[in-house]
Amino acid sequence: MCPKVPPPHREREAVVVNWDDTAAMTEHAASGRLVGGGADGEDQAVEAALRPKDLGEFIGQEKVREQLDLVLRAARARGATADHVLLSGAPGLGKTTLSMIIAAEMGAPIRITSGPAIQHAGDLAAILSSLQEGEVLFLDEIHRMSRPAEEMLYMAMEDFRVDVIVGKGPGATAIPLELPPFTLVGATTRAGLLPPPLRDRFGFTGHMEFYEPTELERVVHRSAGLLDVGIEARGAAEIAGRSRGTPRIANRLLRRVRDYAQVKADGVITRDIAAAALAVYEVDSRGLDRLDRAVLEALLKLFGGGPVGLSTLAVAVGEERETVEEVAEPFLVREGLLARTPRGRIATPAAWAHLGITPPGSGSGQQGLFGA
Ligand SMILES: Nc1ncnc2c1ncn2[C@@H]1O[C@H](COP(=O)(O)OP(=O)(O)OP(=O)(O)O)[C@@H](O)[C@H]1O
Repeated sequence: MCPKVPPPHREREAVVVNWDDTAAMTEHAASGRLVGGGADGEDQAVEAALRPKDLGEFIGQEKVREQLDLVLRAARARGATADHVLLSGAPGLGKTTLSMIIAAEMGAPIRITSGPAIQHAGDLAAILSSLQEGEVLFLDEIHRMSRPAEEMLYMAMEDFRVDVIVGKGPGATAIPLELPPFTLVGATTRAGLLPPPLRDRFGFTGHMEFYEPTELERVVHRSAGLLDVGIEARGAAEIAGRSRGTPRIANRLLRRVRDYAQVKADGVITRDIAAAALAVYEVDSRGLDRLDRAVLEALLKLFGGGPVGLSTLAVAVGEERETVEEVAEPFLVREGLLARTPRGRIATPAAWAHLGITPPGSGSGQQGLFGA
């Protein structure tokens, strides 16, 4: 369950305003899954301890890191407020972490809110008018802000000014309000949904890519060190390989493997312990979980590999159409296991191989899923 209060780390490290938990829960409907993208209550508490605190500690994303480093150094050298920054990328890749790092590198306080929490222009005006000079405003899910608030943000970003409308109808008056210079850090999982006038007002846009397994191994080693958990290199590799390119998932799997190692072994995470623990949690060798595999199995066993319509596939696995489309499919497509075609969903040869099922009319089967 998601907590009803703002995440504890956000309270400690940053001022959280208008945090909308309902919206956060909707966006992260998959957060109950061990391999889901969103952060659940336990994640939020532990993430505070595991968050890299400066650019030097931040693993991977070399290009974004290098570019951001230049932007921040130059602003510091000029004694100016950093340009507005837009960060795009899937959940759990480090957008919130980077926004906190930006504030830390600029020696500025940070205020955190999210697009769905800003439904009226007045909500935004209240936040903007209380910012201190140089403060970082982190606006998560910026693509979900209301249109009137978005339009107010244009002027605030460009001219550090907003027009507060007082009254209604013909008698309404616009009162201009000067704002101190601030840095907006917008985060979005869907950069394509941002209207161009908003996108264009960011001085720097960084796209966060999924992480390479070797980078995730470094994340796992670093987190294990902070959590005081013993881990062997091959144990870290095993966890990293099942983490779907996402540090948040790597940290979550690490915690579950740590539990297993404590209860079933001497506490040290080896490759075999990691594989055995993740088999218990039904996270297979490529990071697929029960839902992902159910979708693939239905596609292969019931529909001969497709093509089959999304609705039919969803009924076959007993899930909502949206769940299959938004929760399971993106990763299956990214892994090259499933293709979306105009005629329906199709399993790729890699899907047959991964599930160890022999395609009709070919030779013998393949290996199991959880094996080392
Ligand atoms: N580059 C990194 N190096 C080390 N740890 C990282 C890195 N990026 C993210 N993490 C870890 O993953 C966790 C999730 O990151 P974060 O909350 O910043 O992701 P996010 O992109 O903001 O996700 P969301 O879109 O769901 O808000 C962090 O607490 C941090 O511990």
